[in-house]
Formats: sequence, C-alpha cells, structure tokens
Amino acid sequence: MKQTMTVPAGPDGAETLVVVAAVIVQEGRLLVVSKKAAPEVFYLPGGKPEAGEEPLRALARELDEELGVRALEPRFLAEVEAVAALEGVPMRMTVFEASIDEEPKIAAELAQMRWITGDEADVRLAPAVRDQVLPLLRNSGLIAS
Ligand SMILES: Nc1nc2c([nH]c(=O)n2[C@H]2C[C@H](O)[C@@H](COP(=O)(O)OP(=O)(O)OP(=O)(O)O)O2)c(=O)[nH]1
Repeated sequence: MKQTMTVPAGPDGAETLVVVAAVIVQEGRLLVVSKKAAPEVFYLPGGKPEAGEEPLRALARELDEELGVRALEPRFLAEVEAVAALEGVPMRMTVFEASIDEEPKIAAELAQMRWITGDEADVRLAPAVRDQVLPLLRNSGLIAS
C-alpha cells in the first residue's frame, strides 16, 4: 500500500491527513476537480504527499498526474484545517498559489474539472474550499466577491 503522511493522533484518536493543493485562478475563476471516487465533490487539484516527499515536490507530482500541467512560480498561500472531503477525518492542507502554462486535461482518476467563481449552484465544494479557501481568495481580490 502507498505510504502517505499523517500527523500523530490528537486526544480524540483521529489522525490528521496531510494534503498539498494548488490554487490556480484564470480570469477570476478557480480551477477545481473531482475524483471518480466521489464525482460530485469538487476541490483543489493536489493530494497526499508520499512519505518523505517535500510539499512542492508532491504538488508537482499531483498536478502532473491529475492534469498534465506544471506549476509555474508556486507561492505559499495558506495552511487550512478542515474535515477531509473523502475520508471524513481531520485534514491539514498546505495551499500554494500557482499559474500554469498549458491547458489542463483530466487524467483517469479524475471525474470532472471546472473553472468556478464559487457562486455555481450545481457545484458541491469540499468544506476546506468552501469555508476557507474561497473566502481567502475573495478577500484578497483574486476572485470577485
Ligand atoms: N487535493 C485536495 N484534497 C482535498 C481538498 N479538500 C479536501 O477536503 N481534500 C481531501 C479529499 C481527500 O479526503 C483528501 C485528498 O485525497 P486525494 O484522494 O485527493 O489524495 P491523493 O490524490 O493522494 O489520492 P490517494 O493517494 O488517496 O489515491 O483530502 C482539496 O481542496 N484538495
């Protein structure tokens, strides 16, 4: 089984999932994806670093695997804590802002890709994106509020 990173269990015994993800905005819209495992739940492209893998290295691997793109000049944006959308356990997600120079194309493990403003009625977002990432992007003017 692939080894990923978690941080030690807290008092409630739940391990925290470690995730890295990318905010990619073009023309005021945020790129979000969904996986075949849960095609109706959208979140930032990214995933779990493998054991010992640096965050930016993991981000590059995930963006290549999921979308066939390279992140240009990734910059740390935020660290957010929320309940992981798929596993339902505590999650700590390091978010980098980046641009891409190619057209993203979804790979086999993904179900859908959308460029969103966050106002779409038909897009169900992961809690971390809905409650933390989108408000941050709106506050900083990256996405219109
Ligand atoms: N990539 C990403 N994952 C998120 C976000 N919000 C959120 O709750 N998650 C959750 C969804 C999953 O529970 C977990 C990431 O799992 P994943 O399935 O995308 O990771 P992975 O690509 O490494 O996949 P695998 O090794 O489990 O196959 O974090 C987000 O914005 N981006």
